[in-house]
Amino acid sequence: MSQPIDAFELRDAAAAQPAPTPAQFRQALLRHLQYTVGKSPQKASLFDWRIALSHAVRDHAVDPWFNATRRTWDEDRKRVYYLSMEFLIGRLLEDQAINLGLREVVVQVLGEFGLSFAEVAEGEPDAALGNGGLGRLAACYLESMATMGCPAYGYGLRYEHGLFRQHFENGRQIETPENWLATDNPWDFTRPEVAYPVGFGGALAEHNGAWIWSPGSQVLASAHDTPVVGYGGKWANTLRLWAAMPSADLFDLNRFNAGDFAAASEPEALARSLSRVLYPNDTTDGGKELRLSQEYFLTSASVQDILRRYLAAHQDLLKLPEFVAIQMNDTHPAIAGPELIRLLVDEHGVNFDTAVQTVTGVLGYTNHTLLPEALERWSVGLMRKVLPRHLQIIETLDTQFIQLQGSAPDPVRLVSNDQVSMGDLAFATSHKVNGVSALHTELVSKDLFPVHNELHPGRIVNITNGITPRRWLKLANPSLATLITDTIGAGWETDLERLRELEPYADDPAFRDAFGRSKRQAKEHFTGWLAQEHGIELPADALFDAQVKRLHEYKRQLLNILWTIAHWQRIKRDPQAGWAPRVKIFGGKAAPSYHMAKLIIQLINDVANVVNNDPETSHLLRVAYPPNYGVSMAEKLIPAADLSEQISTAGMEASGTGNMKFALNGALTIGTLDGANVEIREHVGAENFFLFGLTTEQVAERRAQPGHARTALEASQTLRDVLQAIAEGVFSPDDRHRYDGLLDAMWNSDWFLVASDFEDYDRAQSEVADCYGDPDRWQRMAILNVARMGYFSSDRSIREYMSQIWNVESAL
Ligand SMILES: [N-]=[N+]=N[C@]1([C@H](N)O)O[C@H](CO)[C@@H](O)[C@H](O)[C@H]1O
Repeated sequence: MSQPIDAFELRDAAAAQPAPTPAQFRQALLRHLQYTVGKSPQKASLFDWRIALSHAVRDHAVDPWFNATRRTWDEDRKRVYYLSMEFLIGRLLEDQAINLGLREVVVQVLGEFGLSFAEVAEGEPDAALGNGGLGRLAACYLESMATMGCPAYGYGLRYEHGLFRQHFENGRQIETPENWLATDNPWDFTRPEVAYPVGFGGALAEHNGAWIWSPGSQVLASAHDTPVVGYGGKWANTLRLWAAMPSADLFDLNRFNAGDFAAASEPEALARSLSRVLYPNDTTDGGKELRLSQEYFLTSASVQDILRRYLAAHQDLLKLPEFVAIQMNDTHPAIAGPELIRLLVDEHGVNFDTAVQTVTGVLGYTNHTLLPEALERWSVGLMRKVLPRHLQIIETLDTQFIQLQGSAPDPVRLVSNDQVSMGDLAFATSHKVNGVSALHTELVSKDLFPVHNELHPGRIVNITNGITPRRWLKLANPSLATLITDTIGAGWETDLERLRELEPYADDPAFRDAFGRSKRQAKEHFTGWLAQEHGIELPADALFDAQVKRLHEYKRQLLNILWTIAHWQRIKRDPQAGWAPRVKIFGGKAAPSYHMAKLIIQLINDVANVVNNDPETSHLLRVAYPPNYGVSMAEKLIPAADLSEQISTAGMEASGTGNMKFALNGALTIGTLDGANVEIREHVGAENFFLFGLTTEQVAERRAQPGHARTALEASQTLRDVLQAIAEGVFSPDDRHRYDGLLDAMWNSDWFLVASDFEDYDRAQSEVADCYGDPDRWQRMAILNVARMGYFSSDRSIREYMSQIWNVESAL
């Protein structure tokens, strides 16, 4: 195999290129339009301009990319490898232009052709290679690692189809395939020379005390690279996505010539299915064989690539932990432990125990959820069928783990009830395990891994999630970003704690006005887009109350829509009571097989249908549910919000990251003491946060009380009136019994304690209304939220990973 990309001679990229003048950039743009896209300015479509512009911007990413790659080699620096089944990237054009300091010159040059950057950039499909928070976190972390000069690779799968597209038919969610690769992807550098065979199934044989695995089938993993440029363009890392290719030409020409076209390409199709589509489950485990095969495909290709790069510069495999840190984004790549042990033992002759020690020194594992249904457990039968050698290794690790527990009567097992627990495996093969918020990490230690924690004190650390301020403020909210820079100067983009300098301005009426104007601008930008894209008209002067996240019962979109019905009923009872106009905005997809989540989506749309067409109330209350929520819609919606709904049942949302994005953009939060809400409230001040609901401990107590749902309902006339209206078919006149199942669950189980928290939520919502009625007070609280969100930068999170888990220095 030829010398891979990162070893060949580089044009002297060390000298950072000065930003191009408008004339130089104009020339580069026209050169790409003509020679890369093959169009003249007169004939060019918006698509042509976008591709040409992307190449002109991309050109400026290559030098810092080459420079970073060479310096890492030359200085033999330790590298971080972030393994994730998901990278929810979104669009890259504007993000890369900002990080390369090119946004202004792009806006000017496009203007010379009568084009706006926004209209050109709007055509880029989202790279929706993720489900929700976990995938977006991975994308924010890659951008922060590059900004921090942390030598790193992201490893993922190049799904042909990302997260499904969502649209509604009669209020019901309909899924259609997402097709981001239908047109040219200018950010993709194809690397055919970087390809690895990945084996599946087959048999094991013992030979001279060593185990030989002969896979039954093999697929080729072929690399596609995307540069990840840090803010300021001083460093760039690589996102390497693997595409599945048939290892040999499996196309059956004879069958084809015999007219059996489908059969002819079947073997090939099977190979390609490994990177065909993203599994659409967020915090639930599908447990399908293809999913396990996808996870192993990602992990094996990445680990082989990591070892190849290491051995190109080092001989001693036992020194791997000094030069390699692998972070497993949840248990999805947890097979990395057994895979690395297999390669060290079977292919490099390292002793088993030494291999385990070495591998543990390399691996870190991040847990993102406590939900039992999300903890991956693969059946022993399936593991034996797909990965027989790995199962052997896991069983040996299981035996060692039992021994470690000494005479414990009921030792924790990696393999039990005929299942392999990927969480326990990941913990046992990692030197550090982290939760994603302070509360979550506490629960991970106490409830999820108590025995592991006792056996390995100090292995569990907390690293609270973060978000990149480049995409989620500088890009998404240019008017607020400009106001901040005009007020405290530049630099906050890479030192977000500097936002604290805004605090005094909370008492400055002129600044409050300017702040209010930037929020108004963001609202008009969002409502303009919403009207044009979805035909939904919203009054920009209303209170924008938003809940946008995946649909899941623990996130309690149901609590939100039940309160909305109560609010509508109140307005109808007393329309002249001086209600503040409010818009309820929902956004989010349900996993296609998640029936109750899809029913809640239908209820929201059914309620919207009635409320929005009610002449008595539609000027005071609107419900909007634009379909297909994702990264690009979030960038428009979040800056426009006044109120951020973070209302999960306490103890169930590991962190949340939307909560951080809203607060950073000046929305006030109504929320429970769950996940990172706890820390947001600590940082912004309890007086600037609308808290309600049971705590994690109280949730456990309430669930233990039989009939708690009925008790809570009998204590709330308001909620009973709401459920009565639903039961009468007010929102589903054509199908009165549509919500019977949902109502029955409310009265008889209510596991997510919607009824128990309803009255307190209602109280908090009236505090919101009172506060919103006093604009100075509201603006003051909003400014203090922005000023105190510095801690939630993903740069801070990455700094903690670098020092507490990866032991890596910045190269900048
Ligand atoms: N899987 N998973 N977990 C999550 C999210 N659903 O993706 O990871 C996110 C990223 O850590 C968390 O913010 C969120 O609370 C948690 O539920």
